[in-house]
Amino acid sequence: MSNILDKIIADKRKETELKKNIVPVSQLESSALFGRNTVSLAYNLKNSDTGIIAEHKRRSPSRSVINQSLSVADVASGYEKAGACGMSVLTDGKYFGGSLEDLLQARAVAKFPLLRKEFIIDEYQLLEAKAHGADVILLIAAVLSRDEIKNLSQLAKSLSLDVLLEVHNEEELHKSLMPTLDMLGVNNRNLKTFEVSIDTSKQLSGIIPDDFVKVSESGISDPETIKDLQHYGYKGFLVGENFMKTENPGQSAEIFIGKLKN
Ligand SMILES: O=P(O)(O)OC[C@@H](O)[C@@H](O)c1c[nH]c2ccccc12
Repeated sequence: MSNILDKIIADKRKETELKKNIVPVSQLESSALFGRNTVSLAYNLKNSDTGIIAEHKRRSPSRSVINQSLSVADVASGYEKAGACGMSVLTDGKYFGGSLEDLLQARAVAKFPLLRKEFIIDEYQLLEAKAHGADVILLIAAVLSRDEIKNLSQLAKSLSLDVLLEVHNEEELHKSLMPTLDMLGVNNRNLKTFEVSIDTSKQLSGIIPDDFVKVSESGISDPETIKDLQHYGYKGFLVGENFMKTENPGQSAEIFIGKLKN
């Protein structure tokens, strides 16, 4: 039976092959941002007491429209001013309403680390990420083999990009551990069923080696949840909808981060 994740990946493979013909690798490599010195999200998280990675997400398959009316540049400036450690920018168009242009616009106004939030299945997408100002890439264990994770993370490191590897269960975690990963993210949302449970982060925390910065992703809407997850060793917290569903995501992030400091 085919689930939503299978559909997204099948579309992504087609899309990536088409894009290779439109924008050749040589063009990506000669872009102004390609040589930019990146900043490390893992470093920021390690040295933060709050650890918020704030996301820009217009819509999603699980919630349809979240917020279509904001400028990504305003959201990026707001998140940076709020004291977020970095920002996640959804670049998938078909399912999340994002684009690489969003990444460029965020980069134009913000200095903090930007994560290209994408379904990465091909090295070409890493070159795209670098050429559009990303500092960090996401790799999703559910859709990649161990060899693919190895090749993609090695290339990312050679481009000075941080790597966030996302898992949802023990099997994905065991298959993925390798030294080219910087951060281990536990997605509380099952991408196949959309069910969300913070317990997923708690259950997997004990088996993530300490060499990796632990990140808890999705379904976080309360500062108390973060204070709880900090006891399980988490240093990073990816928050999207809770900020994006408000009129002023930057201000919402600022209030949220303020509560974490108390
Ligand atoms: O909006 P939320 O529930 O706070 O979740 C943010 C982020 O974790 C989620 O968007 C996400 C986590 N992993 C992904 C992989 C692909 C697309 C999206 C995601």
